[in-house]
Amino acid sequence: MVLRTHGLVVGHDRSPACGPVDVALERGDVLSVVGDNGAGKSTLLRTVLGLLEPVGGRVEVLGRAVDEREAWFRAAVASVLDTEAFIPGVTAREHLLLVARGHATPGPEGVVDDLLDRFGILDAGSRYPASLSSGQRRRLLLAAAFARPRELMVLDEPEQRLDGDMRRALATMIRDEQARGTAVLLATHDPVLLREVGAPVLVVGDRCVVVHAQDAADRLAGDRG
Ligand SMILES: Nc1ncnc2c1ncn2[C@@H]1O[C@H](COP(=O)(O)OP(=O)(O)OP(=O)(O)O)[C@@H](O)[C@H]1O
Repeated sequence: MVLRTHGLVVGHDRSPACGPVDVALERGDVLSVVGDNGAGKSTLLRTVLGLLEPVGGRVEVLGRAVDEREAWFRAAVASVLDTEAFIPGVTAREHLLLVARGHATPGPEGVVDDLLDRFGILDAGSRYPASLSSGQRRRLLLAAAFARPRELMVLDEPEQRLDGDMRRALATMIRDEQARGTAVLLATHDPVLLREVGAPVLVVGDRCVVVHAQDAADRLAGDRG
């Protein structure tokens, strides 16, 4: 089992935002997470990543208690949250190479060039992140998560600032992750991403329930329209 939560209640300052949630992801399982603004999606993902203490219950990754300071956890878990952290004075390509080499990714040069291409930022490779558009920086941040080994991928609203084509390409990449055996936890507001990923959807709110991707996508599309 890659990710398991047991009666997990998440929140801030011991005040619950959502839960209890019981999640069980095996290799190749994807679970999308939706909910209104403030429902607790990011709080849930941050708790799974060990960045927040659970208010109740517990989280296990690969059968062990989560500790984001430990090497095994860092080696197994790739995440993209809403924070950007780029090393100053390092180009986009160098940033990806540092990530790949830091995680001992085999053939780092080829992996990085392929990722720059797949994320449509080949031309941006020689530029500094600060000089890129916000969407290009988002693509770079996502590419970094794919530049390293991973057994669990945690993505918090990865669609932010991406155009339609890139969102669809990202859905394909998530399905490819599934095929290669990565477990993926994906919080999103995007009905297209939900539909194209096609995974079960955990709706967080007063009560947490799992629904079909199509139903969740229809509901999100309805909210927008
Ligand atoms: N740093 C924080 N300190 C205290 N409370 C917080 C903090 N961050 C978020 N919250 C609260 O926790 C609850 C859940 O917030 P969270 O960010 O997890 O929601 P979300 O579902 O990700 O929302 P959104 O769709 O807007 O991104 C909200 O009531 C929010 O106000």
